[in-house]
Amino acid sequence: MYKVIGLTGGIASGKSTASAYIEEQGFKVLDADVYARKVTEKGSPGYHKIIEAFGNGILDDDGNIDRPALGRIIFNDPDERQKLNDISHPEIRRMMNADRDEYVKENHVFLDIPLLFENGLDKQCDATVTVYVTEENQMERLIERNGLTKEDAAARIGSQMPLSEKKSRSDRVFDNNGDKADLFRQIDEFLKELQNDEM
Ligand SMILES: CC(C)(COP(=O)(O)OP(=O)(O)OC[C@H]1O[C@@H](n2cnc3c(N)ncnc32)[C@H](O)[C@@H]1O)[C@@H](O)C(=O)NCCC(=O)NCCS
Ligand SMILES: Nc1ncnc2c1ncn2[C@@H]1O[C@H](COP(=O)(O)OP(=O)(O)OP(=O)(O)O)[C@@H](O)[C@H]1O
Repeated sequence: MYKVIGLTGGIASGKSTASAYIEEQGFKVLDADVYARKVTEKGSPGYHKIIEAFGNGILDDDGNIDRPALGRIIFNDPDERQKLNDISHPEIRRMMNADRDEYVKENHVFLDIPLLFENGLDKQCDATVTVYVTEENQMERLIERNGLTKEDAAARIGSQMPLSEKKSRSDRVFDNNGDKADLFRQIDEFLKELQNDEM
């Protein structure tokens, strides 16, 4: 039986960096953020529901959803965030589960889901891994990657379960406070165990 591995972490903790490396090693990784983008694409059912819920002001000049603008709303207001989650999550889950069921017939599958524990999706995985960094490193990397103010970065981090809690709830932790080579070494070890069926 092949396994479904839930890969999570906090915003900018290094999930995509870990996922890209895991894919290079020949495993399939399904990324919840990619499905989330599909759900908000112009013309999709989610797109129309988002306009209905948040108004036309959420569109850019080309009629696409202005993601940074929507982010500013939802990362600063739990009710607005819930509204977006209620629209997007069922569809994200439906698409992702369908792909998971196909790929897991062939090999182990990784699900890169930022909100794995928040949404109780860990229960559907055979094992869970958290990509962990200290809040200091997380802030620094988030600000540098997204060009956010310290305040906006803190709002995004604060909208998720603390990384320390995810760390303690997961079966395995990849510590990403070192350099990327250090992260990749931990992943190599994990993949070796996975292939030898030791985990
Ligand atoms: C708010 C949106 C438009 C912002 O888009 P943007 O391009 O700026 O960010 P991106 O989609 O790349 O997400 C970056 C990170 O933000 C965090 N994040 C995104 N949405 C949420 C949320 N609803 N709650 C908590 N954290 C979130 C995740 O860690 C994610 O990896 C977008 O994130 C979105 O549509 N979110 C709702 C869907 C969702 O919950 N996605 C998370 C994975 S299921
Ligand atoms: N070990 C590391 N050392 C230095 N920078 C790193 C390291 N790991 C990742 N980064 C950088 O930190 C940023 C965040 O990493 P990444 O995009 O992989 O995080 P993420 O968890 O997928 O984020 P999100 O949840 O927002 O999609 C990126 O700019 C990445 O290049």
